[in-house]
Amino acid sequence: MHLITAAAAACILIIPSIVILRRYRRAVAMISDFPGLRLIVSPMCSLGLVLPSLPMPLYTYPGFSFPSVLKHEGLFKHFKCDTVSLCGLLDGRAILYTCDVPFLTRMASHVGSTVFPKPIEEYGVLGYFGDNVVIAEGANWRRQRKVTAPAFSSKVFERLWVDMADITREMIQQENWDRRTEDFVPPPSPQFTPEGEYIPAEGEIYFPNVVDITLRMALAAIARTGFGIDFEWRTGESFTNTCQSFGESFYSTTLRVIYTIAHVTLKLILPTSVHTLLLHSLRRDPKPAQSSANGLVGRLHLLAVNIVHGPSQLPQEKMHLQEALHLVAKESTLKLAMASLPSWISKLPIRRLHRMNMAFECLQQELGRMVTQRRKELMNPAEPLSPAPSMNSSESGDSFYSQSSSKSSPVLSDNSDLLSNLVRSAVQTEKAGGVTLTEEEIVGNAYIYLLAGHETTAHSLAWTLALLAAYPEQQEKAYQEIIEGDPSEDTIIRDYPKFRFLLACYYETLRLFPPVQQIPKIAAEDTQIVIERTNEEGEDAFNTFPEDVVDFPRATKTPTLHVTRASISGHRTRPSLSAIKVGGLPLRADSSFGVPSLPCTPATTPPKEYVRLPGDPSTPTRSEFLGPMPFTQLSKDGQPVNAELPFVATDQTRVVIKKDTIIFISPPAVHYNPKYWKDPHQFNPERFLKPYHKGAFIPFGVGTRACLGRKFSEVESVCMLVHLLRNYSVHLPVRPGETVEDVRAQFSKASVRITLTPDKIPLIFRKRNQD
Ligand code: HEM
Repeated sequence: MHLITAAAAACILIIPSIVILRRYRRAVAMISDFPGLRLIVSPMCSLGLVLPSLPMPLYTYPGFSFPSVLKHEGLFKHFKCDTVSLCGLLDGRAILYTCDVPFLTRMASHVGSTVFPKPIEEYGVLGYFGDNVVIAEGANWRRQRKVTAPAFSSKVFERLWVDMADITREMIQQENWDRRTEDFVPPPSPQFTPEGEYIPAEGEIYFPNVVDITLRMALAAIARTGFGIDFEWRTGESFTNTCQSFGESFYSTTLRVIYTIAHVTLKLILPTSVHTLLLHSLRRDPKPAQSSANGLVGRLHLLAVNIVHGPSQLPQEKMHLQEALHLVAKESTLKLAMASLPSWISKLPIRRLHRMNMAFECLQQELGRMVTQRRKELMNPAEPLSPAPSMNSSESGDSFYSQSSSKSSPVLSDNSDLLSNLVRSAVQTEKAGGVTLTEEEIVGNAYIYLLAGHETTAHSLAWTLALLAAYPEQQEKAYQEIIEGDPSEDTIIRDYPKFRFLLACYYETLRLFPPVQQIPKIAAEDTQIVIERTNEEGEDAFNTFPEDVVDFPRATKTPTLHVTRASISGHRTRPSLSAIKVGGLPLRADSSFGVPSLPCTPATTPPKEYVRLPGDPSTPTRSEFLGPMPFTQLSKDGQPVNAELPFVATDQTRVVIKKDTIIFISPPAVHYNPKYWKDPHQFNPERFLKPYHKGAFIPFGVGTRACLGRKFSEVESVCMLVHLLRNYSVHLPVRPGETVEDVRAQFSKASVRITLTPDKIPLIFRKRNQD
């Protein structure tokens, strides 16, 4: 018996251990061409999300947020390679982390995207509202992208500019920013509470966390320009008056639980026990008591049944569309987290969960209704276009836009919002006989605009304001640009190109704080690539890289040419030492914790270098450099299928990326890589006014799957900055004894949720003409 127990216990322990070990060894073998970390738990698995990071230099566990914390300085610098590997024993996934621009650019190109698609299984939860472009791959993605891309038309940006100007004005007016008096003089020394909170001087506008307003502004932009919904900055009477009923009452959910307990107690236990009690204890005629007890039970039971089965008799909970929009935007992280748990958990009678579910249901229904309506109108153009839905039902169809259009712009009454454009594009595709989007897919894509465009833009705007506050000389340049470009305070989208410096400030912020911290890809096949080793001293050699010159290997027939940075910048890059094989022998990477070896093919063919002569028509164009065959795919027996990779230069090596390897492109590491950015930690917007390495600026993703809403976000942010900084200067609450760098370190603290989220950005606004 003992023997059987021991054998069973051994099986329970040993078999899973063997499975785990085999999986781990397989994963390690897949990524053994790259130096990196071998861990107990990988930061990319569910357990890794909750574990705290352990200190360097041991790298025992770098923590889920390590890309945002370590940037380029962590693993990449340590291993002297711009692509590093990660594998956790417990999850056994083969992971590569890369900030190698040529590699990631090729990976995301048209050819590369089929070899390295997006691992869409990880994104399934984003399909809550319907299939959409973010969670699609292959032919489905191409169809989605083809129909959704035209929605971002110039009309939308025209409208966005007007909407953003209105939103900023409304905020200033409704938050009473103009209360400051003319003769205000800032106090000589700033005051703080004992807890360290800034005490604003009379007339100053202080936000303990400016994200509170930027989130609201970005939401208003998506609501108005995105969906054509009137969004009030402050919700007054009309907000409560125009509630609509959605979902099941919270109280009925709670009562359902109570009912289940009551049902068992009242229906099964109580009648029997009451009966017995009455019969045996009272020893009188039990009938009246029994019948009254049964009557009571019956009544209670009926009540419970009514409560549970007749929710219509209960007062319905109500939710306004604006509130739903706000809650969906706010609770999306929670909703996504709930998706990995059993579904009953999200139905627990917890108020927050209940309101979240209601909000999602409400928005889905409302978007669905809007799509059906607009589609009907577009399919039958004889019918007039419906007005944008209003938050205020008493407006009887005359939307906010048609009212405000007279004061600001005539474009607002023509359903030029993103959602209408999307429906229009779908209808046009359908009419042209193409494969279009279903109504559900349109709603799915609309939800993605909210998810992808809200927090990303709001956090970036907050950080832009904070950085301008930290660097007053840059703020002054921005201000000068605004008053030169916007003397009448009545700009239109045509003025947008005037604000180059503001856009540069926004770009520089996105470089320093890229909202999307990692972009995953998966290797669909065994694929051979060329990677470059980090040049130990040559960082600056690449900074003068001309804008129009790219360093892609040219995939032609013999001889294959290759552009190296060294040849262009006039430097010879020195081969990286430890990471490269010398004399045909694989070297071990410089690591004390068991980093795998780096087998490299010896450079048998001398490198041929190609110098792109700018302006010379006889030299190949950028697209020729990109070429059709950036990878060598390998057959099952490891032989090249398309033998196009011709040589290995001194600072490069060929490696094989095995099928099913997950590759994370790391925007923070690319943005802080000194190869591409001089003084990468410095806030220097001017760098974007000169030629810069475009391939190394990837906050909006890279290649064919790059962000569809990039311009939307740029126009929105620049417009908001124009209208805010024109009238207000922005400052940091610097405590006595603190430097600006200290404050910058504080507002740079962030956590990685769906996007990079600042912990807290306190800011002070002061009216300009009174400075
Ligand atoms: C600062 C603002 C923004 C940043 C940093 C940003 C970043 C990104 C990134 C990195 C991707 C690529 C993800 C991947 O390859 O897996 C992406 C895709 C996307 N973004 Fe944005 N985004 C921003 C704003 C917006 C806005 C305002 C919208 C819409 C209104 C939007 C809509 C989309 C869509 C639809 C995609 C999917 C494209 C595709 O898969 O083909 N984004 N975004």
